[in-house]
Amino acid sequence: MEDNQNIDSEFIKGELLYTIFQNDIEHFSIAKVKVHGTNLEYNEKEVVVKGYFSSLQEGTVYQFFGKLERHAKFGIQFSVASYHTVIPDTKEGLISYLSSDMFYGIGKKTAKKIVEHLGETAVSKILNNPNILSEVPGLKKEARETIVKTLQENQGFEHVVVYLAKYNIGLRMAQKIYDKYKDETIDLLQKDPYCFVFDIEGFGFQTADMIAKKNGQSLSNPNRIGAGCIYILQRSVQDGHVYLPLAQCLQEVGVILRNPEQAISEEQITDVLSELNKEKKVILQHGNVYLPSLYYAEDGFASSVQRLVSNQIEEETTLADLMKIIGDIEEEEVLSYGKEQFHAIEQALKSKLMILTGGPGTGKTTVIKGIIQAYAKIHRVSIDPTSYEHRADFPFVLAAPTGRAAKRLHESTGLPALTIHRLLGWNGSESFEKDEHDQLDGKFLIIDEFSMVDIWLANQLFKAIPNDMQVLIVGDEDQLPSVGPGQVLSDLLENNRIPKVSLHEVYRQKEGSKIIQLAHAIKNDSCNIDLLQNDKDFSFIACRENHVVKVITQVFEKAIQKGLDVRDIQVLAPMYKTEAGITLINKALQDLINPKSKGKREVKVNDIVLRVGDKVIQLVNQPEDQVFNGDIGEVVAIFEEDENTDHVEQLVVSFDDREVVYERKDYINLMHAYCISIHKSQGSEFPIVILPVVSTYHRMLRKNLLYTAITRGKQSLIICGEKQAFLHGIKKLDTNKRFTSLKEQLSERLLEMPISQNNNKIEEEDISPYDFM
Ligand SMILES: Nc1ncnc2c1ncn2[C@@H]1O[C@H](COP(=O)(O)OP(=O)(O)OP(=O)(O)O)[C@@H](O)[C@H]1O
Repeated sequence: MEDNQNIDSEFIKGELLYTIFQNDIEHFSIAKVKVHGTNLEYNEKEVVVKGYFSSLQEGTVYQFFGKLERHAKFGIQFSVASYHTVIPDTKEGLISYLSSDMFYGIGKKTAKKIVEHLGETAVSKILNNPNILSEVPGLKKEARETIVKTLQENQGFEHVVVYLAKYNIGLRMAQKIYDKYKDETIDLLQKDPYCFVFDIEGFGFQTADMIAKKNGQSLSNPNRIGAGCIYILQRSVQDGHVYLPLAQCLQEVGVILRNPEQAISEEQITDVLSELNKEKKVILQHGNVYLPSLYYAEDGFASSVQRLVSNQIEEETTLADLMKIIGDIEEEEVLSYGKEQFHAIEQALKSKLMILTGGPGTGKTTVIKGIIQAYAKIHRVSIDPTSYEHRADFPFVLAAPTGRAAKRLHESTGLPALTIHRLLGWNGSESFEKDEHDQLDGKFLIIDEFSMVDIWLANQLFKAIPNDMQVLIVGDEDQLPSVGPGQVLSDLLENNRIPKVSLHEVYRQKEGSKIIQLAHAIKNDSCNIDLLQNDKDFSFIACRENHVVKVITQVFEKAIQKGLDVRDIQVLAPMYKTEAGITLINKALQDLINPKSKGKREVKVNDIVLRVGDKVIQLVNQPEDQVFNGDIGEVVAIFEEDENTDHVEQLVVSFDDREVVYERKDYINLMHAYCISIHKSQGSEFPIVILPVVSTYHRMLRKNLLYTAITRGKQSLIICGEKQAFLHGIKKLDTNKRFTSLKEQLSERLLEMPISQNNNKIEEEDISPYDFM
């Protein structure tokens, strides 16, 4: 059995002494093993093994396959790729195995009886035919069931792990697969590996294809064609598409199915797509092919928008009253709203759903505050959340897609603001607490940074909005689109029945901001080399790619000399690799700002070293700890195994308002954040931004990317690199059109609605609020 156990034949065989760490959800464990034998040059009596295990029993002998690794702090460990229990091959050994703690209620006597009757190959005989146990005289039904169940649970998984390892499928994926198919795994893998592509997230088409080929399956098998279609659709989601046009889908599927033996025709693919459509595994609609989750998300979102806008606002305030109210607010705030701003406030109060857009410094926040104050005056409600007995009674609900954007919204309005995920009570799985059955509390919902919201989240959010809630969407359509599929904000803006107000007049520019001037020049395609002259909040340091890292470190050195807080400076770059990429910039800045020093703890995670004092960014959502993709924090402590009651190594990161404890397997969710990607900076702002722009980035340089980057800077912006690369980049539009059908869905559904007359048309041209005071 051992020969074909694993493509990697390095093994350690030994008895499990005790488990050091165990994560029951992920099945990740670290354990101490007494070595019985190995084919490695390893002479110690014991070894620490780590990996993903279904269940490990103390006292049981296992054969672990994998490799020895040297851990910076813990020394040598064996990283397990696959394993199986060593079934003793002597009668005595087998008897003690069957009477071990693993088999609850089976004593030595019973075990002896089984072995005497079934012989040394008892285990495989039972696994092949569980009924064989009834041949053992005097064996009770419960005992028979215990033995079969225990063997199936342990051996079953191990058997699957060993089998999958032959195809280079690791323990973690094996666990996912086994959770889904249990003992049918191997049978299914042999008969139809393509079903894994449908059922198991992350199981690639190429892997299924490789397995099928090894098993000599036909390449024109409809399941293969189906899996190819699903794979191509899943891949298109990564480019932001909601669907693929049929012709494009056929062409791309044709390419991946291509093989030298047999041509797959478009007709064959079309036939399979129609079958998949019947089974609702894809949706074919108007010549477009969708994955069902995306089709229903788009459909659901469009229907929620229709539901919301078709409900009227109960009592409308007259324009005269509104002007009076806004005039009062202007007096209280000592400011005078511009015409567009006034119009935005008026329109938002009159609309069930309105979109407010505008570049930086045009007063979006000022308008949001104005809307809240005016709403409170009209409805005679307090804007002090503490004056409400129940939190649910507070009429204003503020949310944003990221933690940082929500924090900014809270800081600028003084009102509570949450991430959309938190607002909806997301628990980390696919379900949200808030939905159409249990909708949100409140009367007025404001969602900022809406350009970052993808169609899945938009659908979840909108189904949870009750009919009597007013909604204000705020965003800047010139920024990067959402990371996830769809382009919800720009599709909404295309609909002329949804009221929208766009702010153009820049207020912050009046305070002399070159950043704002630059942002608007990029927006209006009027940026030229003259605008790149240094100013009090802007400088362009010309340098070549190979000098970028040096220039950036020099800027930091200067900042440190001047006593500035380096945490206020954020480097943003578009790419990880390359000489001026995020990885090397981070490395240089870590060496400068937080170098290795005696007494300062550190851990090695793949190619990087995380050290106490490092600025780090979270790379995935970790809702159980309320820490989300893009959150930035600082490593504040590293604990060794024996320094905490959990007996595991831990790393603690302090985020704005909480400390999160990471265990080793989660360290990969962190990365240095001295320099982060522009994509990850969406929704955040920083006092000082350094932006390297060189021609080697050319593949990435686009107008919306550079616009997003420079608008992250609040006080100062330093661009370093090549002026021509920058000027060239801002002229390049994002030509990767996303395939979405929201626009069409909305125009069909809102056909009965009147065209919104007020989109940026100010009716009462010359009336000012003062006329009514
Ligand atoms: N009507 C106005 N009169 C005077 N100052 C204004 C007016 N509107 C906005 N401002 C000022 O202009 C600056 C930018 O406004 P605000 O922060 O509301 O813009 P924003 O669009 O939210 O900007 P950003 O997107 O960059 O955060 C603020 O200092 C604000 O006080």
